[in-house]
Amino acid sequence: QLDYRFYDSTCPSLTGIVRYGVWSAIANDTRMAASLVRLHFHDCFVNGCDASILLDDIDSTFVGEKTARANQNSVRGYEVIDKIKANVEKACPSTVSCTDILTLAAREAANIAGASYWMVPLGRRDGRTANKTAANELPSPFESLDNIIAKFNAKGLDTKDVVVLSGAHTIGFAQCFTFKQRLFNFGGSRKPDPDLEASLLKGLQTVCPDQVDSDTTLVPLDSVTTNRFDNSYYRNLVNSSGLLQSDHVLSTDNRTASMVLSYSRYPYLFLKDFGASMVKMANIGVLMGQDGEIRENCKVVN
Ligand code: HEM
Ligand SMILES: [Ca+2]
Ligand SMILES: [Ca+2]
Repeated sequence: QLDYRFYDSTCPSLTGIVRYGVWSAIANDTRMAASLVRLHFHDCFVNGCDASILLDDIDSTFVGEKTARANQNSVRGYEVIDKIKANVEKACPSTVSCTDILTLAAREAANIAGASYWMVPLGRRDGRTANKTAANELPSPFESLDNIIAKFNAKGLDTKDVVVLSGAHTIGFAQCFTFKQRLFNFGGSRKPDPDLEASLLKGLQTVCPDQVDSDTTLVPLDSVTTNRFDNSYYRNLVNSSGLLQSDHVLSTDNRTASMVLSYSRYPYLFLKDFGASMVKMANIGVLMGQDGEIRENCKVVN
């Protein structure tokens, strides 16, 4: 069983160390708040929340997840967790898992950006394996909502969790290639996506011209309050100003549209539900008790 007080006696300084580490990383790079939330998501959806995403490639016998399609040149923040782990090791050697540190870091990052503060039960242990093939199965922005819902269901999350957790796209950035199909030749029509608001479309066509060399240019997922964790993401969706196709569809599909509308109207409801869904996500496939290990260095198994 995970427990809110798991490290209370063995590492009382844990939350303070994590909060300070996350705070200084964000002070140095505002985007890091978003990157840490996403890092935790990409961990939990592959092998469960076990810090598998933090493991480096060693050789042909041990391949990590960092080079998986959804992660390479996209997921960030590994060094922030490694640094916090080093500080936690100094205070409480071989006590706190990399997985719990990542889970707490995601909570702190979201909270510093404006999300509510939710309680995180602790006691996760670190995996001894990574699974690059499974990491290639992370949801893609080009996928249908049916597929995305199925992938969440497979992790014990429901349609509401899809809508709520996608709200993390209220902070952070995406590369042009992740939504460019909407800008010039949507579904082979040689026209842009008619559902994309005109002035946003125009701006995006300028920042992401129809040439391969703009593919990695960064664009805010929420162009209104890019660094603020608020419900602006849902207001954008309602105004046809969602960036990714997988975001936009949430406002049109009849399974999700009413939730999008209510989160666009009730910011407090979104913040409350976001915490609850994050706690659910942080419980996916966790190792406890004698399973797994307390990794000494998040990059390598002991
Ligand atoms: C529902 C399916 C999802 C899809 C298809 C999706 C897709 C994406 C894509 C394509 C990007 C941009 C990556 C890049 O351009 O390098 C992105 C960024 C991001 N995603 Fe998601 N995502 C999903 C769910 C989630 C969830 C559940 C969370 C967290 C709870 C999340 C948090 C983020 C954050 C914070 C960023 C910005 C990261 C940064 O700026 O470093 N996403 N997502
Ligand atoms: Ca994992
Ligand atoms: Ca925002």
